[in-house]
Amino acid sequence: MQIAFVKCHGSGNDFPLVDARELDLPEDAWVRLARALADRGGPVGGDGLLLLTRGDATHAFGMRMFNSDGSEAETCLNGVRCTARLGFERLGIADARVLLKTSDAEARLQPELAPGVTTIRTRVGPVSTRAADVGLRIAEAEVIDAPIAGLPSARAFTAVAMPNPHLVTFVEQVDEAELVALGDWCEAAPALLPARGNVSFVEVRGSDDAPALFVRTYERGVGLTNSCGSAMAASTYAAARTGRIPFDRETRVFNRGGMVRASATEAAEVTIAGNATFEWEGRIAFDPATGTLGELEVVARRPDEVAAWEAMLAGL
Ligand SMILES: N[C@@H](CCC[C@H](N)C(=O)O)C(=O)O
Repeated sequence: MQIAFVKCHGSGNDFPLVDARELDLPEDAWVRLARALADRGGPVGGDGLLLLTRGDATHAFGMRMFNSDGSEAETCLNGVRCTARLGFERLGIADARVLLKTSDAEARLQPELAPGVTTIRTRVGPVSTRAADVGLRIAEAEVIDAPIAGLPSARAFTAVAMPNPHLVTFVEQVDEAELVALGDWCEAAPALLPARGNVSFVEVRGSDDAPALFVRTYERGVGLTNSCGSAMAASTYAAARTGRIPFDRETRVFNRGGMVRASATEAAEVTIAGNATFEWEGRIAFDPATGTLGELEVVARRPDEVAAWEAMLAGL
């Protein structure tokens, strides 16, 4: 079969995005497609696979997201922006509730962050800090700015379910080697965290008047990425919940891939506005039984969008 897709990114978190509303494949075939298309050594590559899926009575469309290891995540907030953009374009709308695996998100087209940068705002929540929702097997009901017994780190963490699982710690300066070691430990599905987790080290930057965060994330099922939207949202909520930034204050959240604007409410809702950049469109033969890919055909390139994003990055 032929798979048509858009190669897109949100804050440098990049994905092949497939309009799967009319594609019915067995579950294991989606896993094979994610592994094949997101393989960095293959013809496409990405941090995972996004599917635009059918909606229901209250959702115009939905999204499924598979990590590059083939595991399916509950959400992907950089991915929701890209998927919502495709849904908006296909349906001729500018806002929607997006159905996710176990939750949903509001998405709306926004004024551009920078000239030529398509921008989508998403709102999710209430997010949960119940340790059980984060998948932590501990006696405490929640972890807010506290060490986690059994984790090989003495740092203080805040555990947040977006609803995908996030462990956030605030640091003076991100130590990537330390982050990777801890992320790898979580990837082994330890008894403490059997469903694994996304781990973020966060620097508080900016000023009281203009708060800013820098987030570096080791993603479950992927490894270090340029950016993770649900991690930026979890970090924003954790920073507000622990008094590092005010609630309801728009905060610039930087990462290796770019920047989004985010805020969190006391009622645990988180809003993120960021880019949804379409870089090129392609088509590739895929054998659902074996996961084998054929030759890649690039059908359209979007140099203007790529340039607009690069200009925005240069101005940060
Ligand atoms: N990059 C994503 C999150 C993708 C899923 C994550 N790795 C998980 O398994 O929970 C984002 O932008 O939120």
